[in-house]
Amino acid sequence: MKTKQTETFDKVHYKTKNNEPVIEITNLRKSFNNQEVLKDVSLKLFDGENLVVLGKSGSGKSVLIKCIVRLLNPDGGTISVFDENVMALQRNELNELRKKIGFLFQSGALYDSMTVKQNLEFPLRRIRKDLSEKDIKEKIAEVLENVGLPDAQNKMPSQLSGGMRKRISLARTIVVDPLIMLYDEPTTGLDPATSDEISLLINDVQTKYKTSSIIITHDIACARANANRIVLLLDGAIYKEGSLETFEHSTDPEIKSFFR
Ligand SMILES: Nc1ncnc2c1ncn2[C@@H]1O[C@H](COP(=O)(O)OP(=O)(O)OP(=O)(O)O)[C@@H](O)[C@H]1O
Repeated sequence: MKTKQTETFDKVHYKTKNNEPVIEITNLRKSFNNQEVLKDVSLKLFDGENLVVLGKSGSGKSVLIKCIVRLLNPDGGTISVFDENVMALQRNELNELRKKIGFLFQSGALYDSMTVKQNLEFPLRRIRKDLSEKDIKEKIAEVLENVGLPDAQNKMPSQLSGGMRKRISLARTIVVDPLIMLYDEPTTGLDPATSDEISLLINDVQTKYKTSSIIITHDIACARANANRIVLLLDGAIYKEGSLETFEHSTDPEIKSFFR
């Protein structure tokens, strides 16, 4: 039986009106030594949408999402998240903002010495200090149910397959009720069937938890399963933006190279 998702006061408070961006990036620049990775990136993530960022390996997709949460400091441009200027935030303000943003990185590493339950309790106790022990228990049961692994609480990560580990990583990210999800290559390293399962699960989770998401991928099946809108990052800037359909039917060789 599916348990009901508990709304947090944050979710209500930070919800924007339709068609207002929850993330707005303008003229973002980031270089490493003499390598200009992001030259001039502007994009918006709207409330409730799944934005897929396509780009070749090394095009700066990970750098882009790391800049959003200031895991990397941009060289120029502006980034605003929920109308806050990310560049201007003090350390404690940045920490508060990061609590509202879930990251699922490529590695999605779980703590090997902890059970699944302990892996999920860890961020919950750190971020959701408002929850009682009963709430924590319920939340863990709910999120495991929602990623399709209701009986995994007492398992160790070493007892899980790659696909199951990815599901638990997703559960650990979503358990604290983030408002925005940033997925970095969520299906990399998985076999095609498991990739497809994870792609569908992301869509499911997005619908249930009503997050706005940026999904970085070069997995077209993942883009097909999730994209409300796609942008293609090329040569350090957004080269094209459009619907999945527009991309699928494009004759542009740069776009076609992804949709072969
Ligand atoms: N901390 C860093 N220091 C120096 N160079 C970096 C750093 N992070 C990224 N880069 C460089 O920036 C470029 C873009 O890297 P990034 O990881 O964003 O690519 P990507 O598009 O996510 O690629 P992939 O799809 O292979 O993950 C690469 O050339 C990378 O070597």
